[in-house]
Amino acid sequence: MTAALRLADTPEHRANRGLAIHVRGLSKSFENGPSVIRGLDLTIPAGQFVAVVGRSGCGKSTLLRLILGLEEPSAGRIALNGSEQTKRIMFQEPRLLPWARVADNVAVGLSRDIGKADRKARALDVLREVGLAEKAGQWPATLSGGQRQRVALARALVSRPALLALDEPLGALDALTRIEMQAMIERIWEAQGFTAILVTHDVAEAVAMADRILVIEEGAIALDVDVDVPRPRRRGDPALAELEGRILDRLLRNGA
Ligand SMILES: Nc1ncnc2c1ncn2[C@@H]1O[C@H](COP(=O)(O)OP(=O)(O)OP(=O)(O)O)[C@@H](O)[C@H]1O
Repeated sequence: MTAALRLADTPEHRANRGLAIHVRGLSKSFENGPSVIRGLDLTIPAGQFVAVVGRSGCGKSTLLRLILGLEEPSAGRIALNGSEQTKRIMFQEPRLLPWARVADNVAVGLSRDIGKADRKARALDVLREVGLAEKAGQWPATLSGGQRQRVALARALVSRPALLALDEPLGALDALTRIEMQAMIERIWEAQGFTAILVTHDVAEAVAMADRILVIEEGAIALDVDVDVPRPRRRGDPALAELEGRILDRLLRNGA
């Protein structure tokens, strides 16, 4: 394993690697429409794993895109602080290039300044991390849906981002693959120390993976809860189930 992917899971490592995020008075509206994000304040410490849940259309993806700089705020401020500034996002669909082999798809996540041999070595390293080293030379069309999402994860991680945004990345997977990938993402996050923001519709996934859960209602934070359950977490842990129930109650009440 290279130094780049060395396991180093101390809290200091996390604080040094991740981006801290400070959001103040953030608002966003699209072309004379109503505000999608409304005066939102949020601080995320470096290395924290935050899950964002909320009803469809409440503004989760818009918030993520604003934090990544993919959308301009209508008002307010977003500051990202950290020694490294690389940000990456992973979506529900893998969005692979069908004409490029798996390793080349992964290397797309690297800066163009990096030479060919180094690109290949880094792509192989991260493919090993996601358990797909033996597929490096294959075409995306020959992979299963879960394997394609692992390639997408490898592409997001190959540049060693300080912030990883996950926009419902496991939503299209079967239940078992989904649980396996949750564990894989959690393990890599623990090892690498980036800040993670996960948008998900699955409240059980949010409580299983995150340090903290934000419930968004109408573009503002309606609930902000810490998940005080040590890792590794056990599925079916009563404390997780209780928290999941509390969050679901809140979401259902809001829709009534
Ligand atoms: N580029 C855009 N132009 C106009 N309206 C937009 C744009 N992007 C998002 N919106 C609107 O902003 C609102 C919030 O959208 P967003 O995608 O952030 O919601 P979400 O909570 O992520 O929803 P879902 O859970 O269904 O993915 C929606 O009403 C949507 O129609």
